[in-house]
Amino acid sequence: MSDIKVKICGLSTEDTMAAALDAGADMVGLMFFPKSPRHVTLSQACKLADMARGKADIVAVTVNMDLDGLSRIKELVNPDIIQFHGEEAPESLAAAKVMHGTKVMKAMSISEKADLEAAQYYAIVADWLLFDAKPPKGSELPGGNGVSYDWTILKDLDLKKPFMLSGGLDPENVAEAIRVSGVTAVDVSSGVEREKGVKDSDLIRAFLAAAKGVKVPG
Ligand SMILES: O=C(O)c1ccccc1N[C@@H]1O[C@H](COP(=O)(O)O)[C@@H](O)[C@H]1O
Repeated sequence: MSDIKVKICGLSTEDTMAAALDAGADMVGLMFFPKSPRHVTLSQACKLADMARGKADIVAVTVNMDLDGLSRIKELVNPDIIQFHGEEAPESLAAAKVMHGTKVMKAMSISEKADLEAAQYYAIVADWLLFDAKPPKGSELPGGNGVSYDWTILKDLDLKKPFMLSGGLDPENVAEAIRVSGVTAVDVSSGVEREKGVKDSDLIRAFLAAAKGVKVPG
């Protein structure tokens, strides 16, 4: 059995949510950043979360969201994890954890090893860290850009907290990314889309099969 955990992010339809759950996704991401092409309304999110509850962890993806916005998501959608994908400080994560009683995941933008230095401070409060690629210049999105970075810089990283690799992964490159980085968890959005913001069930299944097919040593 594979120990690789997989998050499929930015699901916005019942069909693609069902495909991700049936194919064994460990986490499913719902996007609450209005500028994202994967953005869902609270009412869409409630329906999708109901499908996933108890089958996979529901992750609410937010970007520099205020406490009122986070409270509404907690109250109506009740995610298992809130993902912070902006410039949130460790203190904001700690406050959200206490206030909302959910696990928290902090996404960090990475292009070189030095970008990992702040991870130790986030690891004190975050339940998960997510190492995503730095957005290209001019992009309105802090994530979900389909660009990658040198995966080998994550090799032997020891944070005492679980972490995920994301950025430009797809069914063709995910096994190699896991092998060269040594990570045990991956996250994908654009790489399982047939066009920007439109998830494809076949690509979701192919991604999960490729990632879960990698055997973790030990
Ligand atoms: O996907 C988005 O639109 C998005 C918007 C704002 C913040 C984060 C977003 N997505 C996250 O970025 C990673 C990597 O995406 P990709 O696979 O390179 O397209 C994704 O898994 C989400 O966690």
